[in-house]
Formats: sequence, C-alpha cells, structure tokens
Amino acid sequence: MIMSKVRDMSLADEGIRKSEWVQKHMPVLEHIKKEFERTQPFEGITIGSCLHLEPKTINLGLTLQAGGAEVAMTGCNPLSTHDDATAGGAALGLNMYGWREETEEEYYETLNDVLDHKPDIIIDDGADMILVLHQQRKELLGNVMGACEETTTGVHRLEAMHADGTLKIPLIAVNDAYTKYLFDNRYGTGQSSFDAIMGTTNMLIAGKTVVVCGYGWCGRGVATRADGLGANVIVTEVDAIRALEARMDGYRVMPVNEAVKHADLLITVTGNINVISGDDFKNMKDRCMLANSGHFNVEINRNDLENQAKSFKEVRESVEEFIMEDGRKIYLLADGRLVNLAAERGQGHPAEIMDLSFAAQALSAKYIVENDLDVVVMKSPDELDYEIANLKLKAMDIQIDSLSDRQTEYLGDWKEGT
Ligand SMILES: NC(=O)c1ccc[n+]([C@@H]2O[C@H](COP(=O)([O-])OP(=O)(O)OC[C@H]3O[C@@H](n4cnc5c(N)ncnc54)[C@H](O)[C@@H]3O)[C@@H](O)[C@H]2O)c1
Ligand SMILES: N[C@@H](CCSC[C@H]1O[C@@H](n2cnc3c(=O)[nH]cnc32)[C@H](O)[C@@H]1O)C(=O)O
Repeated sequence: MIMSKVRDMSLADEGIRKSEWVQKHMPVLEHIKKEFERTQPFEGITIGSCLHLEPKTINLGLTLQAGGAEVAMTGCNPLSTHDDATAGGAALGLNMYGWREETEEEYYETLNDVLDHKPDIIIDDGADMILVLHQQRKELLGNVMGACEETTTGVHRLEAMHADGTLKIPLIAVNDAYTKYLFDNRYGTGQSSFDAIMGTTNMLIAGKTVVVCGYGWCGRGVATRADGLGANVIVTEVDAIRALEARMDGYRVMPVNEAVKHADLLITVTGNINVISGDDFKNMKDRCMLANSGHFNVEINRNDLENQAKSFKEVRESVEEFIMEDGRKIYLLADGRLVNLAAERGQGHPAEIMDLSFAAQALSAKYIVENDLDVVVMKSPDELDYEIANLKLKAMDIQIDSLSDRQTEYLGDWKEGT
C-alpha cells in the first residue's frame, strides 16, 4: 500500500506536468529506466531516499520504481521541497514524505517515515538519513545492503564515520563519480545559483563585485558564471593550490576579512562552518548581499548577523534585510541555506545536469544489489562513469575518436624514444 504525507494532493497534476517536462531533458536516466523495466534489478527491494524533492528527483524515483523497487522518498533540506512534485510523485505510486518549510522536528519525522519502510538501499544527500540510521534506528542496520551519497559534505561526514569505526554499511560516494562532480558541482551549481539569486532579487550582476568563498568544484562553477555575467570576481580560499589556480584563472584572491569590504554579492561554497561570521559583518558595505550555495545553513553565521543587527525582517520572498547599528543594510538570501534550492524561486540544477547525477545514483544502487560489498566508502566504479558519459554523448549526438591499435601499443610502450 502506498503511504504518503504531502502538503496538498490537488497539486498532483501540476507536479506530474513538471516531471514530464524535465524528463524530456534527462535522456540518460530515461535510457536506464527502459533497461530497468526490462531487467527488473530491484525486484523485492525497497529504496529509501533523502534527496531534494522536486520534479527531477521524482524521475529518479520513477526510474527505480520501473526497476521493481518500492520507493520511499523524503527531502534533505527543510526548505527545498516542491509541494507539487511530492503530490505528483505520490499520485504515481511513490511513497512521498515531506513539504516545503518543515520545522526541524518535521524534517526528522519524515526522514523516519522513510526508514519505517525498512529500506534495503538508502540514497542520501548530506548524510542525515545515514546518521539517523546509525544513531537512532540501529535495529534497521542489518537490513541495509548499502547506501549512496550525493554530495561532497555527505561524503566527508561518512568518511569521518568510517575512520572512527562507526559506519556499518557499504557506501558508494556517488558525488565522487566524474560524471557527478565535474558537471553537477561545477556547471550545475554555477548556473543554478545565479538563476536563483537573480530570480530572487531581480538585480543586475554586471559591474558588481562578487566574492566567492571556496574554489573547489562548486566555487569554480560559481566564479566562472559570475565572470561571464560581467562581475568583478574575488576568491577566498584556505588551500594554497586552489588559491593559485583561482589567481591564474584571472580572479583576485585575498583573505575573507579583506574580501568582505569589497563585496556587493558574496557566495559561500566551501562545505565549512563559520566562513562568514563575527567582524565580517562589521566590515561589509551597505547593501551587501549574502548567499550560501554550499552546505546546510552553517557557512554564514546567521546568529552573529542577527546579534549585531538592530532589526531584521523579510523584505521580499527569500530576502531578509538586517539593519545594522550604523544604519548599513545587509541582505541574507534563503535563510543562508542553499540558495539554488532553498530560495522560493530555486529550481535546483538544470535537468541535463541532474540527468548525469541521477543516472550515477540509479546505476550505483544497481551495483549495490549486484555486488556483495564490504563496509567501505568507495567511489562509484569507473565503468559506470564511462557508461553514463557514452550514453550522454550519444544523446547529444556527439561522436568521438577511438585509439588505433598502433596508438594503444605506443601508449603502453616505454622503449620508443626520440
Ligand atoms: N548548491 C548545490 O547544489 C551544491 C552542489 C554540489 C555540492 N554542494 C556543496 O557545496 C560544498 C562545496 O562542494 P565542492 O564539491 O565544491 O567541495 P570542494 O571540496 O571541491 O571545495 C571546497 C573548497 O572550499 C575550500 N574551503 C574550505 N574552508 C574554507 C574557508 N573557511 N574559506 C575559504 N575556502 C574554504 C576548500 O579548500 C576547497 O577548495 C559542499 O558542502 C557540497 O556538499 C552544493
Ligand atoms: N542536504 C544538504 C547537502 C547539500 S545538497 C547539494 C546537492 O544537491 C543536489 N542538487 C542540486 N540541484 C538539485 C536538484 O535540482 N534536484 C535534486 N538534487 C539537486 C546536488 O547534486 C548536490 O550535490 C543541504 O541541503 O544543505
């Protein structure tokens, strides 16, 4: 029997319409779905997920369902759920739990609702579900064949769990697949962050100074798009090599306490805590705008901002204005949560990008079923990456070359010199 707790089932048709639209732009996932329909890799298997609930994620759920799985889904962020998508998913036979603007209590309640389905496989984003499984729902551990993790910070948390011996299940770090982080973290976060920031504020980027904190895969994507939109880009880093790379990519690099003085718009993408805190708020220009596109709501220390402000209020959907003692105004978008998903207008990454990420999830889940894995944190196998990349090239009608026998022989030979 299908169980669901969603905001409003009357939104189901609109949710289905939106899922059908993005489905047209997710050809790799569509191909995998057809394969799954034929081969039924998940017959008798229950898959529980904790992912941002929006139309593309519904297509992942339907792909797993087509492969024979019972699917139960909840959101991985209290602000990112689309209520039409959850209603649509429920109408199509997925067990959907969650709604937009959950309290913390509701967030964990719906996460536990999914665990109540006793999943054989877990697909997590940020590792909250895997943590609850290990800390509060230990009785279910024996049932879980393995889990997949969607994002960089989740992988870090799970590696830390594995290092201290806490992790009890095999874990595929789907984030670390080439077809995931090289595209999702970089091009996805680059485009969707600006899509959300511009849609939320209706403001111009050209001519502004944009500070990007963190020059990892997300930071590179955000900086490239800021540059392309005509901004003057400053990067802050703690890693010498990445800082050097940012400089040679053409950006100014400086410590964060200096960078905040120049920022018209500041975006954090570090996965770290307190990247913007304390005196940083004192040194900001009037009307500086702050957004996070990295991890949960910890990168920008909202408490520090609130404590220093005379007053604060929402002045526009997903925009809070903080009036400081000296009269300066600072704007915080989407409560400091991932702006590309948590802002009211956040649509998440483009469909063509999530096509790759969710193809990696679907094939990794199948890999768990087909292989008796040890308790490890492993990158998804290279052969899955190449399968996805080849399917995507084919869908994009792009041909590439292959090595001749002579070239293969040459590349494997050490004797041939000048
Ligand atoms: N918004 C999204 O849709 C989205 C997509 C993918 C990943 N993420 C999240 O974004 C974050 C970054 O992911 P990534 O793949 O780019 O990680 P990454 O490890 O490639 O990059 C993070 C960078 O931040 C730097 N850093 C750490 N602490 C810092 C600090 N205090 N100041 C300045 N720089 C600092 C690190 O040196 C590193 O270069 C993670 O939390 C990840 O889960 C979000
Ligand atoms: N759950 C945490 C962890 C970061 S989510 C970051 C992940 O979201 C994923 N993501 C980005 N856009 C979308 C989307 O549109 N649908 C589903 N997932 C998305 C992306 O793959 C990335 O790794 C949090 O909410 O703060």
